[in-house]
Amino acid sequence: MSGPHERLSQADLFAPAPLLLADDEHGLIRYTPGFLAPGEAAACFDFLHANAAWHGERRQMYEREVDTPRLLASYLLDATLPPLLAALHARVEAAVQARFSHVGLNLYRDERDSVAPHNDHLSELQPGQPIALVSLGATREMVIRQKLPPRRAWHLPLQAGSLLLMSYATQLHYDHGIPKQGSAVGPRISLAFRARSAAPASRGRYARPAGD
Ligand SMILES: O=C(O)CCC(=O)C(=O)O
Ligand SMILES: [Fe+2]
Repeated sequence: MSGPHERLSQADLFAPAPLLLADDEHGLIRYTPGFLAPGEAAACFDFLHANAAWHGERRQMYEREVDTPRLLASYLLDATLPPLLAALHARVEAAVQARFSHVGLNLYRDERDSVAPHNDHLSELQPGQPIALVSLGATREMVIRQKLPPRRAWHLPLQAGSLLLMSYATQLHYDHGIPKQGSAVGPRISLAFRARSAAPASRGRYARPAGD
């Protein structure tokens, strides 16, 4: 049983106004297309694609170790941040009225890259603090699904320059993922801004400024 699916109408998705998908006791999900102008989104994409410290990771899947199907990079949101990311960070914080400490980047190289349905680890988030996702490059569909009946689900094409805000509570009540896609698609980068709960064990996990 996968529950009701909500395919969002073209009119909803391309309207410049923010789209409030959910706003109740299970949390708030707000999609804002055009948060960045097309030229700004393209410039951010080009800079990060070329300069972020992209790396692959391995993860345990049952008995096997497999490649995580996308590349990753992450930055502390501190004074060492490249100016372009610092400017984006300031705009995201102003738009969502929250403070973030880290940004995690995902690079989906093509239609075969993905992220399995999951919720972000609440133990790594400051209680009550939201997650803000900025999308760049190719449009990929995100599936957001309620964990419990009626298991509402949205198929949300995340456009370049869009901002998706998910409150802390939504990580308890919904999964989100980016499925592999059947047809060819170019690269997409997402930036996940988070307020992390504790200092990471090793700063080594966090990349030095891109472009070094
Ligand atoms: O690429 C995205 O938009 C989602 C990424 C994500 O869910 C994550 O980094 O936890
Ligand atoms: Fe996530």
